[in-house]
Amino acid sequence: MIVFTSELCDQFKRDGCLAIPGFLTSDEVKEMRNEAQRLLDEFDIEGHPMTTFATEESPKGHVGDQYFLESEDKVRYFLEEGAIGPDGRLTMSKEHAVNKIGHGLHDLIPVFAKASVNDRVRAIARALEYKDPMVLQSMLIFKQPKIGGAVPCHQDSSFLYTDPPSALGFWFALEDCKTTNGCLEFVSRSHLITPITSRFVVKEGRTGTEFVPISDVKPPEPDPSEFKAIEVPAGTLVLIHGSVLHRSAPNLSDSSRYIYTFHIIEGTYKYDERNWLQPRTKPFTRLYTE
Ligand SMILES: O=C(O)CCC(=O)C(=O)O
Ligand SMILES: [Fe+2]
Repeated sequence: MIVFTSELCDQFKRDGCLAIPGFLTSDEVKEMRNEAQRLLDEFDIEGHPMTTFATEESPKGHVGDQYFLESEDKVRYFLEEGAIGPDGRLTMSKEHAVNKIGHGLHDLIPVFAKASVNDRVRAIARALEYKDPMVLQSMLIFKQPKIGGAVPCHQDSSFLYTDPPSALGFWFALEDCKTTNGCLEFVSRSHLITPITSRFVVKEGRTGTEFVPISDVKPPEPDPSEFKAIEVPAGTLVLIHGSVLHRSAPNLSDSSRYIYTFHIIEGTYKYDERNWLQPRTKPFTRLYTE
């Protein structure tokens, strides 16, 4: 079993992103990959609002609609922007059209509950000095061949804001992730010099979402050459600091890129009521006591 040693802990604190190959056993990878495939196979497009997902401020990405805003305790399907034709119908198979499934998998699907709340995850949270971490925003991101979209550069703490910021991403490769199929990319040490200066929030009346500036500070813009690709084999865990700049390119290759991810936040900090994701129907899952 992989141990989160003090060397790995120090490396994560220094760089803001850390890949731990072999974190999942090959049986665990298989089980999670199969479960992801089962969810895709079960997707019933009938009655779906054809909600696409984009983290960019884009009128095309209907991220503000209720299907998205009420997904924190559900298993919901978000589509690739390029998968819907002018007539509003899918231009490809439903399996290929799904960008991601979220955001309550850690609560509702036993395979993902087991992958999110366990002693290996607890050990990492303890080493990083979380006092009462909460698990939230779990998702499967598929990046299907040729259609899997880019994820623009962002910081996770601007989506899951606490005061002070505390988001931490656990990102599991369920397939080999390479530059060619849109692996993660990050700017090493950017979490140390890039404060959270804008936020993704719900508009008044929960009618939609928007990015709003929260500070006049202009953090340094990274040069595109500063992004490092994180090429990893299936079974790797990548830890993502909430303030580190990261992104991923579109998948132009013939290989899919399935990943599972969830986040934790420090439950003893104030969770902002303007965040898009709210514990509307039940409290967040506590990592240490579940
Ligand atoms: O999987 C990706 O390409 C991006 C995921 C991401 O930004 C995250 O998990 O925080
Ligand atoms: Fe992210």
